[in-house]
Amino acid sequence: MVEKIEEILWAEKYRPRTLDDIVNQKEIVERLKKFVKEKNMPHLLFAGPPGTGKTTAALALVHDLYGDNYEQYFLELNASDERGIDVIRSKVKEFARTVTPGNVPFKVVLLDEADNMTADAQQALRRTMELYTESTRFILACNYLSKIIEPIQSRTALFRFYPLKKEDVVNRLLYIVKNEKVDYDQKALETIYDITLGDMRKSINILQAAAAYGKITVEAVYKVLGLAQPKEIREMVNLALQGKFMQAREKLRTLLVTYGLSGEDIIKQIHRELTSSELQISEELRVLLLDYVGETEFRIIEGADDEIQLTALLAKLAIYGNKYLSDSK
Ligand SMILES: Nc1ncnc2c1ncn2[C@@H]1O[C@H](COP(=O)(O)OP(=O)(O)OP(=O)(O)O)[C@@H](O)[C@H]1O
Repeated sequence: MVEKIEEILWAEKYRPRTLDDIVNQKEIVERLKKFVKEKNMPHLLFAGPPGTGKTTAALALVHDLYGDNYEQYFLELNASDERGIDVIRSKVKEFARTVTPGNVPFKVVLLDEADNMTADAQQALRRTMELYTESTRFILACNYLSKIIEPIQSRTALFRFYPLKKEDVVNRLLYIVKNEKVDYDQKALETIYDITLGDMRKSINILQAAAAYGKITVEAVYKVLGLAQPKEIREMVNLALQGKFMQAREKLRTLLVTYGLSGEDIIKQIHRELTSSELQISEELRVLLLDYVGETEFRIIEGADDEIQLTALLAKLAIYGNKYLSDSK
């Protein structure tokens, strides 16, 4: 039997089905519940970063309004997939003609990524919304509110979605790993939040990919992302700065060979380390080294050999690090 997508992808499998299941976003959930109770609502505008529950909230709302068979009263369109406003208009027209549910006087259209539409297309959309307002309510979802034209903003009730808090994300991940009976380290779940900063979809996707390593550890999380653990990059940089060039080079080889990281990944992380306020070096040395990092990155992108370029950079770190650090003693 072919598995359904919601059985394969945890982000789908664990998508809350009802408003009560939604994690946090309390104010939003309360307002939406009122619409369900009154069986009435205006057009809605959901704005906020990816993976914070906009689509989920729209689906849970229609589920609670119409029950398990909500699908016949619900049309989901993606503004960036569908070819232009004409397709949207004709699909909405067709949908508006279908039967309305007995106990709720309207059906719902969810238009995802509405901020990808041009201003002209949004004007046309606004007319379509007005034309079918008798039988249909629109929920527009977007990442950037500023890209939605004023006439649409003023005709919709705005719901702002914010990134989920660390505690909410970690608890949700915990719930999933327990349910899936996978081994995990608590620190790994926290690391996932530190990387995704409240994007629940991304958090769950990383969790699932890391689980494929048998146990969800910090190391597995970094592997999934194709990133070395910051600690290893930091160690390499510090060894080089102390003039321990051969040891730093050994670390570099481990990152390239064992981790299978690309030169581009490594140079980006070296950049992060050298700009971090945790690294205690003088401004002068920092500026000098970052200049070399820029040059190395450029050469790597242009196709020069990763290992040779990064080794040359470590040599610069060793030469100048040693000089500046001993000068300051
Ligand atoms: N508040 C939440 N509670 C529980 N799970 C959530 C929540 N928000 C998001 N998720 C999880 O993340 C997945 C993605 O969420 P959703 O599709 O709602 O994001 P979105 O805000 O619509 O993102 P995009 O802007 O990328 O479309 C869901 O399938 C669900 O598993």
